[in-house]
Amino acid sequence: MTVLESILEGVREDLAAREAKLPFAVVKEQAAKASPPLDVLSVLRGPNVGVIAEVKRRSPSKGALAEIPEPAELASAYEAGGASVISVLTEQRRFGGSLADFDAVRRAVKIPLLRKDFIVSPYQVHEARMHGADVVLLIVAALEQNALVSLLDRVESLGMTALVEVHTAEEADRALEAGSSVIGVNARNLHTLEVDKDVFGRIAPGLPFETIKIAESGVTGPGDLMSYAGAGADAVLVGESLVTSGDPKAAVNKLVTAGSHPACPRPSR
Ligand SMILES: O=P(O)(O)OC[C@@H](O)[C@@H](O)c1c[nH]c2ccccc12
Repeated sequence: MTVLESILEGVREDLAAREAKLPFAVVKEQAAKASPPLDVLSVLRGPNVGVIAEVKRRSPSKGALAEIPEPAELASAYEAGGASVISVLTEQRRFGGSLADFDAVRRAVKIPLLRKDFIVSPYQVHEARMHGADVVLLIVAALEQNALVSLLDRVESLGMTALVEVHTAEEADRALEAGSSVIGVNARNLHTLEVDKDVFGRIAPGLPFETIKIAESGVTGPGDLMSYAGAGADAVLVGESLVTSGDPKAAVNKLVTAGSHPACPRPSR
């Protein structure tokens, strides 16, 4: 079993437990009452290279990264540092996240929020909306094509935006085939957890001009942002280097400043 397969097994078990407690019909009803999703596309289409800052306690590759006693405080620091969007991991077993973290962050900030999880069922999409998500991650490697298509439609039918994650050119083709307008290229292979920062540069140039392109993982500072920008990134998604920085506001701001510097290559949409 690959890492991804074992993560998905745990996700399905936890999902079944939540569904047993809170029926899908109730989640749908609550989701319909939530305040409407924010327009993330126009945020990501801004003139500068944006920063999606992630609330991430641990990872399968490194174990514990940071304590994060107050996710709301961390998120407020990200917002104050100029992040465009905040990503909150809600997967519990491997990443130590939760919907409670998501709620705390939602109450603390006004900028768009991404629910970062392993979405395999429509239940999780409505659940994300019920908790105030604006963006939902869909991982191509975790989904059959028909499931990807129907989850993407579901996300959009609720007014949210799907960030569709790929790691290979074949997955990118599937993402486009499904109709994705925001594609994230993860430098990390979720089967082996190996990071290869050149993957973005190999895949992004083959994506349509108008597709919003996000470079995910392995960003340690402005240098990485600049090189992803040179390869066509509209935004970078950053977790580890921010949660371990000791000063998340300053760390985000350094990236944001680089992404708006005149010398930084601009998104070429
Ligand atoms: O901590 P990093 O290397 O900055 O990476 C952040 C983000 O890209 C990573 O957490 C991630 C990308 N895709 C995922 C899918 C599931 C869980 C986590 C992820």
